[in-house]
This record gives sequence, structure tokens and C-alpha cells, in this order.
Amino acid sequence: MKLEQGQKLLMSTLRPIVSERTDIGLFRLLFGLFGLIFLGKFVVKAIYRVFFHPLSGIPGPLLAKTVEWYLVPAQASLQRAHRLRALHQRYGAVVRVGPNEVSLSGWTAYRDIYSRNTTKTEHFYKDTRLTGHENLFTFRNKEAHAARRKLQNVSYSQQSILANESFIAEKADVLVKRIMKNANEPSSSPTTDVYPLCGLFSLEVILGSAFNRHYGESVNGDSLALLKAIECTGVAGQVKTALPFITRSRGIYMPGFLGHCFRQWDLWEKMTQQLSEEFQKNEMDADAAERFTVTPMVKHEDTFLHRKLNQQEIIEELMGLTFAGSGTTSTTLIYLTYSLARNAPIQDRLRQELRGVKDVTIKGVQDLPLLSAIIKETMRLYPAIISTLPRVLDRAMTIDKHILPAGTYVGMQNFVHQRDSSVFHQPDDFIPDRWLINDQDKLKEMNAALTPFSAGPRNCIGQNLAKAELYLATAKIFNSLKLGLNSSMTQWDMEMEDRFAMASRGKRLLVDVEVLSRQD
Ligand code: HEM
Repeated sequence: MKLEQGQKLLMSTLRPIVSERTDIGLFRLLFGLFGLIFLGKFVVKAIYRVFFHPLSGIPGPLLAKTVEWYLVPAQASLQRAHRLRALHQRYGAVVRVGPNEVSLSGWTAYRDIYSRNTTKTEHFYKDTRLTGHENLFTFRNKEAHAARRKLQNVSYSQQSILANESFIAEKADVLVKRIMKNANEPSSSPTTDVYPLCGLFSLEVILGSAFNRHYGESVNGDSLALLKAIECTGVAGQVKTALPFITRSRGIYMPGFLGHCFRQWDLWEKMTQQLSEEFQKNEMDADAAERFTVTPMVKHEDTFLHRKLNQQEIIEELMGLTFAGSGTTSTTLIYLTYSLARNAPIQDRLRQELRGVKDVTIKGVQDLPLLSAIIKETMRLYPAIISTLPRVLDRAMTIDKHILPAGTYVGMQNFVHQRDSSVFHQPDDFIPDRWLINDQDKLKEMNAALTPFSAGPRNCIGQNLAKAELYLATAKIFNSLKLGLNSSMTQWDMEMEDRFAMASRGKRLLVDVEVLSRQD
């Protein structure tokens, strides 16, 4: 009744204007009024953001200063990191990339941002939960995170990695055999796609170190099914982030490839549950069991929760670790193989260096200068975590004379500062020798600017494991094989996509394989 009266009053007020001066209908007028109000609000907000906002003095594109979605098109085309690099080249080390968001490119800011004074942003990290629970990667609460990290640290200590060394080495041998398999068969071409083989290698290492689960030499086992399920989940996760109404439980009913990806997510969870149950059923000597990732989670209390984790929380952690640890290490190994397959002289020098080593063990190879330089240079040029690690400032911070107030969103990206030409000459080229110089000051600067595993309390918990895998696999591959890039590979195949974690566009790496005898 009140509504009707209101409408009548509005009509009687507007009628003289409408009917006498124009032939615009009432609805068109109202529509116009709302449009004007909306536009007015937008203009006032934009003027505030551009001229009066605390970040107004920070350079950046006008559109980025006014709207939150400035980077969305770059993100949708998987080129966010590339766009940010171009922005830094144009605007300098501190760029405003959103009304309340700043990107930094000077490596000297890295430790300030990631070692203290910041918290992970909610909007990004909440979306990376896999079953709805928190995991080590997603926590925002610092005390909750520290307790979970303490619970898991033991599994990733150098001591645990050395205890697991024999099976990591065994997996690296299996990788070499799988690469050789094609080359050895006279009927088949000596060309191998190492892309899926690197994926299987890093996944099987994680499954071994988490669940003491081992796979044979065949590539067609359960681990391949799991690898495909994890890759598909990545796609489903991105769809869910972009279109939040497509929840995981709704997604499984979608037709076609997308529905398939959501169902694969369920399959991954089920397989993880099975692996965890099998591990927990097996009686094992308590000391021996401690080095497997599941054990401390099952046996010890989380000191923040004051209780042990329940099975669902354990599954979330295990899926999180598998996701964080498999694609990252395999992408690094893929780009390392790609870089050497294109560079026969460096391969030969590496082989010479390796021939001087009696046994390929972690301790035996971790200090080899050229091998270390090759691994570092791969992580510099092709960072497995390519994109912004988004944070929010807990307190105000001054950077390059700019004051960033508490609450500002800040972020840096390995792809940008690890290609900074003021630190790395010819920054877009693969030059392992840049790490083999005697200038200690320069080396110190380059090492400080190399942050593939991040820094501070949220740095990579799995970095000892990742390094062990990279050292052992690289040494074993290039000791036994000479690889050349197959002529069908194109630059497009190896273009880097920014999916937060990096992935190559073509999802293949074809190499021509020559098996070497010990004398070669
Ligand atoms: C070359 C290989 C790897 C690279 C380049 C890498 C890189 C990173 C980076 C940059 C972060 C910080 C992410 C952020 O702040 O949002 C991170 C965190 C993390 N990584 Fe890795 N990672 C690698 C391998 C692994 C492995 C093998 C595992 C485990 C098996 C692992 C597990 C994790 C976890 C659980 C976190 C979250 C840690 C926390 O917040 O406390 N990563 N990694």
C-alpha cells in the first residue's frame, strides 16, 4: 500500500516535467536518473582514488588507479606476470596496479615484504583450499600456521631427506630408464616426450616420502591416474575461482571437460584417502615411520588446536603438499632439460664435471659448481612460482620514499625481479656461467635477488626435497644421456603461462635421445 502511494506521489511530481517538456517515458527517466547517480558515484570515487587516496602519489596506469579489475584480462590470458614486468619497465620499481594494490620490483624490498609486516591475503589463499579445510599453504592466522608448520617441519628436514635419499635416487634412475625406453627400441623413434615423465617423477617422489608408496617402471600405473587427476583439479580450481557459484559439489554435474575436471578432483581426494589409510594400517618401526609426511600428522598434537588432526584435515594437508610439491619441481626439471637440450656445449661441460664424481649422491653432487649454476639459472629464468605472492600490510611501510599504509595489498613476483637487468646482465638469456664468477659482491647481490622458494616464515617447506630431486635427477640424466631438442618443438610450446604456478603452453617437451656409454 505504502509502495503504491509512493509511486503515485513520484508520478505526480514528475508528470508535469515528463509530459510537458519531453516525450521520455517515466521508466526511461528513472533509468537515466539511476545511471547518473551510478556514474556520479563512480566519478567521485575515481577522483578520490586518483587524487586523494593515500596511494595517489604512486605511478601506474590511470585505469589501474580507478578500478579493481585492471589486471583481470592479463590474468585471464595467463600473462599476469608478463604484464606486471612491462608495467615495471614503464613506471619503475613501485607501481600501483589497483586502487589499493601495489606491485614492487626491487629485490631489496623482498625480505621486508615476505619476512615480516605482512599477512597472506584472504581472497587469494582461501580459494586454494582443496577440501574446504585450512592447509599449511592457506593459513592466514600466524599462530595457527606456526603450529602446523612445526608439526610438519621434521618430514622436510635435511635429515629426513637424507634418510629418503635411496628412494629419491631410485626414482631418478627410473626417470632415466623411462626416457631411454623409446630410444632403446629399434622400431620406435629415439624421441621421447619428457614432459609427463618429469611430472611422474616428482609426483612419485612425493607419494614415496608421504606414504612410503612405490611404483614400478611402467608409466601406466596409479601414479599416472593421480597425475591426471591433479592436473584436472587445477583447471577446475581456476573455474571455481573465476565463477564462485560453480562450487565443487555443483561442478561434478556439469557436462563435458569441465564436469570431468570436477569429478577428477573427487577422484584425487579418494585416492589420497586410500593411500593415507593404507599407510596408517601398516605397522612400522616408530623411528623409521617418522620421516614419512603422514606420521607426525597422525601421531602428534597440533599445538594451536591442542589436539591431533582429524582424518579430513590430514587429507587436506596431504593434497596441499602434493599439489605444491609436484608441479613446481617437475616444471623446473622440464625447463632445465629444455635449456640443456638446446645447448650441447653446456651439456658436455656438465658431463665432464659429473664424470669426476664417484657416486651420484646428494652429498657427492650438491657442491658441483656447474650443476649448481645450471639449477640456479633455471630457477631464475623459469621460476616455478611465477606470479605475485599476494600479501596485505600489517603496518605502514616506506618503500622508495612512498608511504604504503597498513591494509595496502602488496606483492612481488619472481618473474620480474629475477629478470632485473640491473642485477642480471642479458636477463632473458640462459647463462649458467653468470653464477661462476669470483666477484663476491656481485654473487651476493645475485643470490639475494634469487628467491624461487620465497623467504621468511611462509617460505617453501619442501625446498630440501625439491633440491634433492633436482640435483639427483639432473646428474643421472646427463651422465647417461645426450639430449637434443626435437625439431618439431616450437617457441610457443615453451612459452610460460602464469597460473600462479608456471606451466608451459604446449605441455610437451620432445627430445632426441642418445644413450651414452661410460666412455662417451
Ligand atoms: C622447485 C620446486 C619448488 C618451488 C620453486 C617452490 C616454491 C614455493 C614458493 C615460492 C612458496 C611460497 C608460496 C606463497 O607464499 O604463496 C612455496 C610454499 C610452499 N611449498 Fe614449495 N616449491 C617447490 C617444491 C615444493 C615441494 C617439493 C613441496 C612439498 C612436498 C612444497 C611444499 C610447499 C608448501 C606446503 C608451501 C607452503 C608453506 C607455508 O606457507 O608454510 N614445495 N613453495
